[in-house]
Amino acid sequence: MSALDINNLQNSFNQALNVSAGAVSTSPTQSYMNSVPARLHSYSVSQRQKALKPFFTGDIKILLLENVNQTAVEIFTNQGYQVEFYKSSLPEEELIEKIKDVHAIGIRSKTQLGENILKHAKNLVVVGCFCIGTNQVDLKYAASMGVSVFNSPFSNSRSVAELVIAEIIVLARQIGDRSIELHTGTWNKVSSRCWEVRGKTLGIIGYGHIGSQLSVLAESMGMHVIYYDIVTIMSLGTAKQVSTLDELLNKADFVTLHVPETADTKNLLSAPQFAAMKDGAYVINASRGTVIDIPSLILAMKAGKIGGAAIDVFPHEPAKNGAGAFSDDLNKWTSELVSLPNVILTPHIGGSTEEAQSAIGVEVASAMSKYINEGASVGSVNFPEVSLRALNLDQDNTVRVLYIHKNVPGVLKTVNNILSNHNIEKQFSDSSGEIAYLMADIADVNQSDIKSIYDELNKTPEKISIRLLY
Ligand SMILES: NC(=O)c1ccc[n+]([C@@H]2O[C@H](COP(=O)([O-])OP(=O)(O)OC[C@H]3O[C@@H](n4cnc5c(N)ncnc54)[C@H](O)[C@@H]3O)[C@@H](O)[C@H]2O)c1
Ligand SMILES: O=C(O)[C@H](O)COP(=O)(O)O
Repeated sequence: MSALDINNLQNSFNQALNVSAGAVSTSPTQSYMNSVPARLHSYSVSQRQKALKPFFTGDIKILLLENVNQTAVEIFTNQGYQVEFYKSSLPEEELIEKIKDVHAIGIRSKTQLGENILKHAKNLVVVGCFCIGTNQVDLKYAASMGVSVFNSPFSNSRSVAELVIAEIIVLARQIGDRSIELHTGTWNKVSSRCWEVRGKTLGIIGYGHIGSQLSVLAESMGMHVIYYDIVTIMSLGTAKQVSTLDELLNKADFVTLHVPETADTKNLLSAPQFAAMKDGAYVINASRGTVIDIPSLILAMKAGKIGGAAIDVFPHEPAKNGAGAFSDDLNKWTSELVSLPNVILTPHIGGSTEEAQSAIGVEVASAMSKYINEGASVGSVNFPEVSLRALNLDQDNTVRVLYIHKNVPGVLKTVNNILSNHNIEKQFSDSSGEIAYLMADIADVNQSDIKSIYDELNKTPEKISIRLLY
């Protein structure tokens, strides 16, 4: 068995471990450490590290924030890594202290990893976003440090699409208001401005994983679907792509947003867009809080232009669960928004289902482990995608070189000169923007060679980070 084969490693450690989802306590933080480190060991050196230091998988420290799913905790502990687990995100100061030391960090949508935080990371190799969105991480800066970022591109798409389907019906029938009224003892049986969704038009902005899935579900309820996207995308079912946002706004009874947070999507729906919508149209946002200008939405609702809204994401979201968290301190317009009729507010739960979270935990933790153990960057969102088949450590004196460098001419020639005294068994190199990544397996390498290969590679001015796995 290759000691770098994650599945095999997991199998062997499963027997040695006694970690299960049920082992997690409700205390705010929990540390997990497998007492049996994996055979894998490496030199890991980057510009940011002061010293060359060998480590075993038992030395790898992983910080998990925001209640990342227990499937991920199990995968990491099975690898022998040390896992520190928090249910919420951390205040900035605390995050800076924690990130200084760790090799990997797992977050969800709340934790902001900008340059101000990342620059303190001395040993960081990989970031895992246990969600779809990666806007919370400065991807370019992370790449410039040699830090690869992974996410889960579609494991929660279905959960979001189902939430939106529910919200379409809840808005059309004013179910939220009727429920609140009856909770407080008021019987208010009305049919005025309550509608079936059959035959109505759903306008989807952003026809990616979520938007297209939603399209199929909406059509199965008899809705007509139109969509607007910046790229031309083949429609599913009988949905029709429209060529301008205005056309969608003019035609749709329900407008729902499924775009990423980018400079172009900031306030994508603001006063002019609400004015362009049909009278009484409904607005749904389960994408990112910056995509709708909420004060303009409030004005449009007060004017009777918009018939209802469902909002799952907010420009400023609280760091943890608890009463009073959704306050005017975070978002100045909160009290106005909550006092409007037919407004559904949910605490960013679009992707929060057991199915989605468990699948995301497995997907992202597996990608991170593969990157730590083998250097495989397939699926990375900020890195060239490089992979070689698992390194066979049963074969004596084979070393895997992971060399991340600036994408400038002449580097491969220099590196291959350094490696040229050894048999290069396999090699793969790719680049993406300013970053390039070379992976090579070299044979016939003894212990002293490892040190000298490292020293030579470390002298190359283009290097960003180096790891040698053996
Ligand atoms: N509420 C939640 O819990 C939750 C869960 C998952 C995802 N999300 C958010 O939903 C977003 C969409 O997810 P997805 O998986 O469908 O992403 P995706 O990348 O598959 O699709 C996004 C689509 O938006 C399009 N797009 C980008 N900019 C646009 C613009 N200016 N105008 C129109 N279209 C534009 C893209 O071309 C793409 O087709 C994510 O980026 C994330 O922020 C929220
Ligand atoms: O980007 C995502 O996948 C969603 O916004 C969900 O984020 P969460 O994992 O923080 O709920």
